[in-house]
Amino acid sequence: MPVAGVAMLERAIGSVADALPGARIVAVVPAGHPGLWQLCRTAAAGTRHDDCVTAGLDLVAVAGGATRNDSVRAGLDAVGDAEHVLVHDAARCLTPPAVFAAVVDALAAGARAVVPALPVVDTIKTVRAAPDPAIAAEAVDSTPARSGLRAVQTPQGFRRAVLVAAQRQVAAWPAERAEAVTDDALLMEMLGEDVYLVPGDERALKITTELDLMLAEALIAAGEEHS
Ligand SMILES: C[C@](O)(CO)[C@H](O)COP(=O)(O)O
Repeated sequence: MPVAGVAMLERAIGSVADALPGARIVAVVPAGHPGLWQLCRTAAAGTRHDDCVTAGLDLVAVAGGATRNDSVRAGLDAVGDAEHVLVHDAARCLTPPAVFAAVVDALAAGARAVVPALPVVDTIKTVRAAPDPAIAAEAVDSTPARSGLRAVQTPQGFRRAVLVAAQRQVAAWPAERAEAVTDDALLMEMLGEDVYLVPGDERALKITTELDLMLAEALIAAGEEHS
């Protein structure tokens, strides 16, 4: 998906390279998407756009799997023996360097799991099935206190050995249980690890809807990306 004319994945790779110069980047891409593989080869060789520069990166591309966890495992197999690893969504391609730095700093301070987070502005409800079958709508089950809720983003940082061990366990789980793991931090929580929060950034939005895309392109037009 292009964002203001540059592929989202390429922007994400560029932002990681800017934030973490010299870091090994593993791009996990769908096996049957030759365009993305070519994009990774080009990024590894070095590319230049007006607003997105990469220059000969330590970048490898590996094939993703059927689920998020399968893809994370495929990426982990290619990261080498680094002490720490960051798992990032290409869809958060406008994540500013300060967010990467905050995650890396917390890992360096000894945290084993770190995620960027923002307070939520909406009141959030949990839901249950419709109590009256005549009304075709879910019903509210409960309302967690908003002050205790955070929306988490990526990059999510981990001591590599801990994430590898956790992902090995998930590989043995039934599909339904594994699919409920929508981020790696949740995996850490399930395993009793402390997950530390550092400040996220609204520009690290996960570009998912048409409206997100419009917002991302407006941020780029305003020169707000990667600042
Ligand atoms: C990891 C994440 O970005 C945290 O908010 C989110 O859970 C990713 O969800 P996706 O469904 O894999 O895009």
